[in-house]
Amino acid sequence: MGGQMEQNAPVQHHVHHSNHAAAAGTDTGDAVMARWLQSAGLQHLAAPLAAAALDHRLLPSLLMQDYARYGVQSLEDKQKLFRLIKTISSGVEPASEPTTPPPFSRSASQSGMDGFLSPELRGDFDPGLLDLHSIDDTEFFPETSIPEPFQPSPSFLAVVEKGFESEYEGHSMNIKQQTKLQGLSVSSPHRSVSTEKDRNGSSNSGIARIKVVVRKRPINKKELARKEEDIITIKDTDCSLTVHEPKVKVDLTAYVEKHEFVFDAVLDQYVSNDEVYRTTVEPIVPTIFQRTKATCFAYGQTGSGKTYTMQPLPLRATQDIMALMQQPTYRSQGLQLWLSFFEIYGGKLYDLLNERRKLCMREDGRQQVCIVGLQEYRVSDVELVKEYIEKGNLSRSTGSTGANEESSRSHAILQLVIKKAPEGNDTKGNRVVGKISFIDLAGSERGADTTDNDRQTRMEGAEINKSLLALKECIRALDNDQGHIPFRGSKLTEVLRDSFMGDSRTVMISCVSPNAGSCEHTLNTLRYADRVKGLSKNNNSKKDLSSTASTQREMTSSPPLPPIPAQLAPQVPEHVLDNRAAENGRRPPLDPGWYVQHGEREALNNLLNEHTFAGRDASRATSAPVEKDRPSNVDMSEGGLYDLHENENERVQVFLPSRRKGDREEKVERHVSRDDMPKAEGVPRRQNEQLTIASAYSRVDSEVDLVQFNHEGHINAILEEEEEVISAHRKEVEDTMEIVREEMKLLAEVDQPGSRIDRYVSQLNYVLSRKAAGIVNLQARLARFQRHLKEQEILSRTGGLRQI
Ligand SMILES: Nc1ncnc2c1ncn2[C@@H]1O[C@H](COP(=O)(O)OP(=O)(O)OP(=O)(O)O)[C@@H](O)[C@H]1O
Repeated sequence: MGGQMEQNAPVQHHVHHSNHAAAAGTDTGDAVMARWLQSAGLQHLAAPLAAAALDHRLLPSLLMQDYARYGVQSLEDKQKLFRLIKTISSGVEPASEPTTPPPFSRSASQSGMDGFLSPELRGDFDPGLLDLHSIDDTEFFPETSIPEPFQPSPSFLAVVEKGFESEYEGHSMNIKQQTKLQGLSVSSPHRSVSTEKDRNGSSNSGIARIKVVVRKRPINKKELARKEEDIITIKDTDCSLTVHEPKVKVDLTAYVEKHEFVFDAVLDQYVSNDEVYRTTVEPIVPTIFQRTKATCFAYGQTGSGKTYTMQPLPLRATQDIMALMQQPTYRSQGLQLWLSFFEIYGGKLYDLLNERRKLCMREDGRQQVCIVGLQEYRVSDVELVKEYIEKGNLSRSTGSTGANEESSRSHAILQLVIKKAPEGNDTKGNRVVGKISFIDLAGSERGADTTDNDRQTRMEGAEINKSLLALKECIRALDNDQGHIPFRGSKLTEVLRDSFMGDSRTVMISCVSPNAGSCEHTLNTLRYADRVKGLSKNNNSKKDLSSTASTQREMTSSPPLPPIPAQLAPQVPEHVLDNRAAENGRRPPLDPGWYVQHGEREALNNLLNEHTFAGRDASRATSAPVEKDRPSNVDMSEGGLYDLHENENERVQVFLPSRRKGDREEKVERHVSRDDMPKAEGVPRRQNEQLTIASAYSRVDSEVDLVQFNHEGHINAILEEEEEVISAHRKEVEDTMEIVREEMKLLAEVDQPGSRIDRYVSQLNYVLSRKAAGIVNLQARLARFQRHLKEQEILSRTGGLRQI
């Protein structure tokens, strides 16, 4: 399962560096360049490099500091380009020959190609295709995102007809749902909707608290024009999805690496929005009449279909909610449906239905989150909801970055709230019965916009990254009945706080693009989804194995994390230093895998403890209940630790701090203050924030998260300090005005006959020194903030903030 490699014929062309042009045979320079870029997965750079007249012969001499000038923006692209240049410089021609086609390659046979790799990769690249901007990728898709007429599903109608008794049983609904879905899978050969419950036959826990669904969009016209392959296959019989990643070995042999994932449901490119609704939201709609808070969110790379998927869902949900409200049980209860639509952009809230008015979030005495100023609209029909959605979408923030010209950089949250009108003399106003939130998250790769661009973009990227990480943690905590939900991790999770409390249901729809060029982002999206689902109590073992196996393969190919700059790196204690490194005065890399490989398990624990709870006293650090669970020989790779005693090909996940339910239950919910968290020198820490040990551990679940965790502290601190500087300035202006009033008064007094000049002088002196002190204080604060910004910039530029 997973991790299988399809070996193909070697494709190397061993030629000397200076002979590249000759080795390229009769190829034009453009074709050589295109082939090189394609082999490195950098085909999108062909246009900017051609526009900058960078000849392929000059490519080997391109310096890293010039990358940005040629449109190479992301860290990932820089790394790829660097590796490509290294390959070329070593006198090796990057791979270019076709290989055996995999069975799933649709367009290979259609286009008469006899290989998996596209013509560009084989050398017969048409440079004209590189003019990407001349192709409209929306043509391939219907103009509107809400194209299908809604047909209430038979199962939903069955519930409605039945009158939906107040003792609603999710279980019976589920069985109906399953029957319907099974019918769909069988009756429509072009569609693939499969759910895990189809296979299991029944659900024993009613509607799952968390459901993770993946939707693949069709390949679009732009991708077809670039002759990109569809690299995702879906097996509807077992809800599995395989990503066929084209790769090239060091010896330039091309091969395809398979990554297999299993989710609760996988939806292929033929599945309609209506079916998406039936698989995801429809089962949870009735629960919101029972005080449940439901959340449905779409996660994925820009352009993967999040908005296309999310937009119709509230419409379908409204229709079903309205139908339920008409049922005898609810008809007389005076229920009303209210809608609000806002976005979180750069950590701030804006009302999308009220001219993007800035909103404030407050907590009331009962710790209920309240968004001050948010407009809510009563809705009574679907058309109105549609109008509001369109209006809100027009107000959404978009940004321009190196990778995509326009993409959503905000989280859009549409909430439908069922309220009960007050009865009789009740003056308390409407009471909330239940709520469903639809969240169109920012493009997941936006979290990687932390290394380049301007400060604004970097901060936005960091905020997105932080919120996606926090969201994942909250969902995990929810599913594990963890007492403490770390919703304070980001604005997004704070806003969703009441959705995480009490009885709740969450559906995550991971949207993926099928084209080869999106492979890395697709894998990131699926790994995120896998992590969300991976620790679910309802999770089945098959999925664990497959994802583990996938991870195992990926481990060998993932590039090492960039080092943290010395001045900002948390200090690893001497006792965890490698002996040789210590002799040379060097520290081993900040790489948990290194410690594991070198049998330094204790050192790894210390490292984790040091990083997680820097500053705690030693006894607290070592008393964390992690050590005793740890196996003697483990391998840490992305997503967990795996037992190396097992068969190499079937590693079993054996340890992951705080992820295992047992671990969590044993853990005492001790609180550590935010001050105990890692912090770079000079960067202020957030006060009065609490983080449980359990949640802190759950964040340190891979080397990526480890570094991420460290940097989150900086981002929080910077964002907070920004607010503090602005309010300090505001206060300074107010103080100055007060002082000016005092000065005017002094002037007025001194003008009076018989005034005492000595008194005037001493008072003026006092007033002026207050004025000067205020300015000096503000300047000191500004200088400190500037320094912190600079530090954060260094951290970002060295790649410390990576996409999760
Ligand atoms: N399942 C699908 N079937 C047909 N067209 C689709 C599908 N999914 C997405 N599309 C089309 O793909 C394009 C990009 O989709 P969409 O705007 O929803 O992406 P997104 O993930 O929301 O991107 P962003 O994060 O930038 O907002 C749109 O033109 C949309 O119509």
